[in-house]
Amino acid sequence: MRNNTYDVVIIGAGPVGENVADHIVQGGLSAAIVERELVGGECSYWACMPTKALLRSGSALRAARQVAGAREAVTGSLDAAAVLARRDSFASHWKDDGQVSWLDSAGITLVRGQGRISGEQTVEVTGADGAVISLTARHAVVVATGSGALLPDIAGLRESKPWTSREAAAAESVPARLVIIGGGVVATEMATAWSSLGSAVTVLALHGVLHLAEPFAGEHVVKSLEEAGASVRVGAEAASVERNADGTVRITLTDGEQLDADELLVAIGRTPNTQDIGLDAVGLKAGGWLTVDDTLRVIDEGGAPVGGGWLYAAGDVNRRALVTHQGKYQARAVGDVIVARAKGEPVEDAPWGRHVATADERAVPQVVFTDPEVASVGLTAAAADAAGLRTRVIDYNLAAISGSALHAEGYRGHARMVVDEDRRVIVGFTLVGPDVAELIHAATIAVVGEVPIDRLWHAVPAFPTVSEIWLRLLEAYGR
Ligand SMILES: Cc1cc2nc3c(=O)[nH]c(=O)nc-3n(C[C@H](O)[C@H](O)[C@H](O)COP(=O)(O)OP(=O)(O)OC[C@H]3O[C@@H](n4cnc5c(N)ncnc54)[C@H](O)[C@@H]3O)c2cc1C
Ligand SMILES: NC(=O)c1ccc[n+]([C@@H]2O[C@H](COP(=O)([O-])OP(=O)(O)OC[C@H]3O[C@@H](n4cnc5c(N)ncnc54)[C@H](O)[C@@H]3O)[C@@H](O)[C@H]2O)c1
Repeated sequence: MRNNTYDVVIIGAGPVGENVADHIVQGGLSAAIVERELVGGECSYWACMPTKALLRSGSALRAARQVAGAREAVTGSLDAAAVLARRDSFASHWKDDGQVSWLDSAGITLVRGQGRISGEQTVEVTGADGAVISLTARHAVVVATGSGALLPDIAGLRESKPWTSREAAAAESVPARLVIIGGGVVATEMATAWSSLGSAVTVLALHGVLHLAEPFAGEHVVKSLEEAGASVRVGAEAASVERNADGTVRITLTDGEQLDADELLVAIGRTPNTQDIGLDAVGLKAGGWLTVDDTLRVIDEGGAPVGGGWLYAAGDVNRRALVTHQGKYQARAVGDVIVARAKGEPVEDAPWGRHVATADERAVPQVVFTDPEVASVGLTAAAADAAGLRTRVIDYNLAAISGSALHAEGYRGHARMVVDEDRRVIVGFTLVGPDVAELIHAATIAVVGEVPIDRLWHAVPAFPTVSEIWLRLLEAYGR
């Protein structure tokens, strides 16, 4: 008989659950992880990895076309079949053997099935054959069940079987016409990818494009999408959807206009995977985001740890920051704090301590892999204002840097630095331009390290790199 008691039980083996389990085992405790689909989660098979693989070939082609000499060497368009095949390999052909071997090698027990909290420190797992096993956790249960695509209430939408981010990431052929509802990260990345693969793309961006980013980000992305042949309709709203007998989709807008497409992608945000995880067993409502304290323990409406403190939540499901790297950061804090509490060791829960995810509030980096890329960290100017900070905002044309001109002819881009004037530290940084993704970590270090502006003058960017934007921004700020 299998011993079903572990120090920690984790529900969900996405990137976050896997990292929690790793830290638990590294800390000398035992861990069982429950997964109902593929070990590796959304990120590995239907999100980060396949979508970035879809985008990379188009980005490489554009880069070559922007440099004389290389331009002459690339004469055709993307080989869609080769791009999709490369994507398939980055999605591990939707098989999780590699990640299962890693769990094995790390000493983590995998239990396949749907996990549900069934009582205090217990999780019931229903396997594909309907058999139920009960797991007991000596110290903690961690919910890392992630999120799924949200669908709006539009007449006929569900029946018309639209693409969600999953189908957009895993499609096996290129739709001739693709309509996208949404103007956020998924919408813009997928518009960029499928447009580069030959789809005629129409984006219905009800509230604008990348509207939570600095305004110039959306402006640059729209310009490029339109130059690539896509149509971006800001303010356009779908009223009803119908899948015709020939397989095409008809989208009727609120003003009566009708659009026909081969596929419709809905990308309007996420919903937490908490509908069927037994939240009622701990007095919480099914289907909601899980609210957590600084050490990622689930708390109730009054702010008290649920069940006295054995239940934790990390990753998308707590809604703090819906990106893989930040969920994995939370996972490191959760894993380590559970170990510390289990061993009676001190909990380092002051801001920036080992056991808290302080950066979630002040320094979340994100790269949107559109054309051009949008890389940001911390607060936008508007968010800093809303937070009541006294700020100074410095803007600079990224194309005016020698490194940018060398990088690509016709380089277009923009940078913004948001400085907290009371502390003279950077609280927000946004870069828009080709290949700016790799530049953002310097800004993340400046924000997290609260590096004084005066000291930043001594961080000299190499010539002629695009990083000279740092010097230009400092010069514009003044000494
Ligand atoms: C199209 C797209 C592209 C993205 N691109 C990026 C990117 O480039 N970079 C980035 O940082 N982020 C990206 N993200 C966000 C990223 O995918 C998520 O932030 C990340 O996957 C969250 O990890 P997680 O472990 O919390 O959840 P998930 O990856 O969703 O994993 C949760 C796991 O839990 C399992 N599960 C759920 N409920 C149960 C249950 N009851 N029992 C057992 N198992 C269960 C699921 O099957 C899943 O395997 C993207 C998202 C989308 C939609
Ligand atoms: N590169 C990355 O880091 C990356 C890539 C893809 C997704 N993600 C993550 O996945 C999450 C989900 O992405 P997303 O694009 O679905 O969400 P999002 O929150 O980025 O954007 C949602 C968009 O849908 C629009 N919208 C909302 N309700 C609507 C409605 N009823 N009708 C029409 N439009 C509506 C919003 O105005 C917004 O433009 C994001 O939080 C993001 O962090 C990250």
